[in-house]
Amino acid sequence: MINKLVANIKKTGAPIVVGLDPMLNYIPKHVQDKAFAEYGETLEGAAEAIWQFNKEIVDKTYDLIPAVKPQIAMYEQFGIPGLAAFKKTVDYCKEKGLVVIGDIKRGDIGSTSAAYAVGHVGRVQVGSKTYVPFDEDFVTVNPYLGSDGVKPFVDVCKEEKKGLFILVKTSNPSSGEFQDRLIDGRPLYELVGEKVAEWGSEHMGDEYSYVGAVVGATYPEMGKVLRKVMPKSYILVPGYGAQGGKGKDLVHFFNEDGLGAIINSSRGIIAAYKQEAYAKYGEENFGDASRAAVEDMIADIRESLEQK
Ligand SMILES: O=C(O)c1cc(=O)[nH]c(=O)n1[C@@H]1O[C@H](COP(=O)(O)O)[C@@H](O)[C@H]1O
Repeated sequence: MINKLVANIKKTGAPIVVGLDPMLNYIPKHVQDKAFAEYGETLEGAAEAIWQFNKEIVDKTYDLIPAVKPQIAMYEQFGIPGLAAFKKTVDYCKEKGLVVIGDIKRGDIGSTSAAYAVGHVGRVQVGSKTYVPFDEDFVTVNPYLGSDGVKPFVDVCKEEKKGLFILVKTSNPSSGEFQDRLIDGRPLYELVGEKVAEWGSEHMGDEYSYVGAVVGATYPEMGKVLRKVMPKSYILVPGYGAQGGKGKDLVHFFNEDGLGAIINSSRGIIAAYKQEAYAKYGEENFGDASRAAVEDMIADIRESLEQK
């Protein structure tokens, strides 16, 4: 899957990922009204609204982008119907040729991590039958329980040729509270970055490893250091747009080959129609606003890389 991700990035020339994080209040009224008319103001109605919203955004952007990142929390909040909309979104995006990064941020004791890995990137045995439950291409993993919480994910991904993005330095304001703590004079996130490089060296694709990292766009100086600590790991960089990250902050997340990083924007793309810059499209044409926001994001990153 890392080879497909790299190929898709080369094909589109767009090292970006659209975050499918559908909150109900981003969904235009006409989409909600239609879903509620069919299913009532129920969890099913909400799930239908987020599915229709996602579908329109994917239809309007899939030719420009290599990958999407549905954040499972946004679906889980609507219970079982929400999870069904998550799965429908995963399958639809794959049909469209997109790489799907399931943002699930799991990580637990070994046996529990193994079950998470099987459910999201592996296959499960039921009697004589085998199923691929969620079937994302990559998932995000929280490594802060230690190696035995990560290894089951690596093992399943090796078998299935799927990939991981492991949280190293997160984009949120409090991420330094624990992740920046010094151990023998070195920040914890750097030590985690070294482990990512080690896990990744055991699971290489053609150019890059199947084991990538997450480093927030909001910490560009740390990104510069981590780029060198994990030269063969793709870095998923969230925090562009809504959290304040800009193209010029991101150049050092990339390697000299122009590859090695993929920048996520969720609200900045899916709720573009609510921003002044794209208001001219109107709520009815929210998909066109998202497409314009994707084009602008690609241009911003390209220009920044050219000026590097
Ligand atoms: O793993 C992630 O994707 C992630 C890690 C991180 O450090 N910060 C972060 O914002 N994210 C996710 O990236 C997305 C960011 O959304 P926007 O701020 O709307 O672009 C959300 O789905 C977050 O859960």
